[in-house]
Amino acid sequence: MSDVADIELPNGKPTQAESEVVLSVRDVTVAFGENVVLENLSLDVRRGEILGFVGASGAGKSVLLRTVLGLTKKRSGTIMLFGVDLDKASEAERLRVDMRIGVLFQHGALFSALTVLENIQVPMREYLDLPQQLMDELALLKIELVGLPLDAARKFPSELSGGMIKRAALARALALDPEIVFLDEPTSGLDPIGAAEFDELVVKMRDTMGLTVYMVTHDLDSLFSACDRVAVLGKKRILVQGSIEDMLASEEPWVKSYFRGKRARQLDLAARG
Ligand SMILES: Nc1ncnc2c1ncn2[C@@H]1O[C@H](COP(=O)(O)OP(=O)(O)OP(=O)(O)O)[C@@H](O)[C@H]1O
Repeated sequence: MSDVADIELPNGKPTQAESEVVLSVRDVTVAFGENVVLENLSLDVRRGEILGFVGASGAGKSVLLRTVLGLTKKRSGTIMLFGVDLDKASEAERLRVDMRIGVLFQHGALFSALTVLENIQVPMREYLDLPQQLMDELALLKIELVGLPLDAARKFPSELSGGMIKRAALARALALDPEIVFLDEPTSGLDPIGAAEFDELVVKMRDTMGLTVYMVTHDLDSLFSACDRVAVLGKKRILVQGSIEDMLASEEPWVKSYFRGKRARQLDLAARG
């Protein structure tokens, strides 16, 4: 499966081995008291790819995401973002890294007392010193970018549908024009049409802006239609990583039952036309 890294692609795209590693996780161990959740886990995310991150419930997907974002402490190992070792980074370096990443937490996590426009401006206020009018213009551009109607700007989260909340949360994650976005189950709670539209939007962002996407998901549709590569978390580490074809060929029991279940077979057939 890791052989994929050395294959020369016929379409002139850089091979995976050549493309830049944006996020590097090396031998990371995270534990809560006696409960070791991740043990010597290693994973790379390369520029411009959409990585789907899956694993059984409780396997530690959120713990890894929170560790990468510096919200949960690791016991050992190294995490590098854009080549910066986060343990050794100065405050100024850490700030520069933070400005290059965007996060969409599960359930959207918008501030309910703020309008969509104000929500999108939260990271701008935190990291930039811009005049209000410019922030308004920038936030409206983000609203347009994620396919929301402009009148959504003045609405509060409670006035939006689930799909609109996800888009607004994505607009906020994109507020600082990040190079990588971390999406935690972005299509959960959406109907299949809304979920497919969201996946299309993410692919469009990658194609037009060169965005790198790290997507925690349980959504097989997303894995089949949007993700370039899949990493499977299990037994406290990355069990398998590779393309959907690699997942379909894997004999690892959890991967086999997940990717070769009835629903997955239907999606595979549909993808093959
Ligand atoms: N702050 C914490 N303190 C103690 N244990 C924790 C903490 N956060 C997570 N855990 C434990 O870490 C393990 C992994 O949890 P995590 O939420 O990362 O799973 P997950 O793979 O994201 O699951 P799901 O798919 O259901 O969201 C669980 O056993 C959980 O109880």
